[in-house]
Amino acid sequence: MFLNVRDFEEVARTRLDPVYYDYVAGGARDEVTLRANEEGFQRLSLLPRVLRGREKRELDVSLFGSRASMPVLLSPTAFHRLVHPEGELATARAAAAAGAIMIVSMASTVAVEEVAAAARAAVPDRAPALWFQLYLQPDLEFTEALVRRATEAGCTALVVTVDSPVLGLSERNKRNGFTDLPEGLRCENLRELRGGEPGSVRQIVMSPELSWEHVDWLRRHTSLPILLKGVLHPEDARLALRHGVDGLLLSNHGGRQLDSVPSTVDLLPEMVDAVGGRIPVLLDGGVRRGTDVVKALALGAAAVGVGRPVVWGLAADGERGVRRVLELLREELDHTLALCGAGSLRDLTPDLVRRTPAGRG
Ligand SMILES: Cc1cc2nc3c(=O)[nH]c(=O)nc-3n(C[C@H](O)[C@H](O)[C@H](O)COP(=O)(O)O)c2cc1C
Ligand SMILES: CCCCCCC(=O)C(=O)O
Repeated sequence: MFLNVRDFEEVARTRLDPVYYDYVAGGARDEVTLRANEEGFQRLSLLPRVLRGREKRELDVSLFGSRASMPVLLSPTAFHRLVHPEGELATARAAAAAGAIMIVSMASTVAVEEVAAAARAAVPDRAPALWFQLYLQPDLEFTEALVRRATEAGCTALVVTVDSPVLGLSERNKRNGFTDLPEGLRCENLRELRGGEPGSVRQIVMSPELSWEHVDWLRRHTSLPILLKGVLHPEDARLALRHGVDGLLLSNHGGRQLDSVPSTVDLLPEMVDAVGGRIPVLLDGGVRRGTDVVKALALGAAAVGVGRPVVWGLAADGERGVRRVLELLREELDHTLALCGAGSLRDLTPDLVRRTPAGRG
């Protein structure tokens, strides 16, 4: 029985090839940050208000023009067909049905046009909420063409991942010899549009030479809202404001890039303070419970993302699994709001969160 999102991980573990399980579960190097993300939430306590609730709670949000049924979105995760044959198609249908925003990974194993078509087909009466995650490529012509593809497919915001000047090193992947996608699976958004072998697919380039000038370049080449994913230093948050960025997704890539960075929830108050309410700050990393969502929102996040829980849902039970994961998070969020005496997300304020005294959890 799936009572919470952790139950999905257990089933996924038994269903998946251990090499692919490790790819998803793992983090960089000693996995210090991977563990810190969940521990960061566990170290925080909730201090509820009483006698001020409401029969029905409002969970819906509007973010960068996208309406969503809850402030929990699907963070971009690569290679969904590694864990389920329907891959991103199943994920997109589940996200659309749940009314949740899905950030399609640039490294998806289904082309963004097909992902968008699957989402639209799942909810014919409304526009599904899709954003696109981008690794800026040094080949700007290719980057521009990809941004155009994502925009024409119906993605309404760009989430630019900036924490990957080089790829993080997972020792699990190294030990397992996992270096490439298996035969038949490719990053379908990386197909050559012009030149190259017909039908060939490029490698994603992680470039340490990317700079704020590239962000400026992107700003000039798209009218979509731009969010930066992976800004961790408050000075970079202030720079993002100066470069016309529309939002931040505070993320340490689920502990998969630089190990030993702080948990995202520990950094949240400082980052919210740095942007001073001028742009929304979203957060991902270690969100596993409705209580985690409430803690992050109370500390100033506009929404949170989940990465692994969605992949576990997909691996365990395909589209139905992802739907159930999203449903569980929504139910837990609603239940937590009720127990905190919050009638809506607006009632979540920093005074509801306390740091658990050291050594007590
Ligand atoms: C299997 C896997 C693949 C990921 N692929 C991407 C990706 O393609 N682009 C990206 O920006 N982040 C990627 N991430 C990071 C997630 O977007 C997100 O930051 C992280 O998973 C959040 O932490 P959580 O898994 O604890 O929820 C990936 C994470 C996982 C676990
Ligand atoms: C060179 C391929 C890059 C895929 C990126 C996937 C990712 O971000 C991850 O954390 O895994």
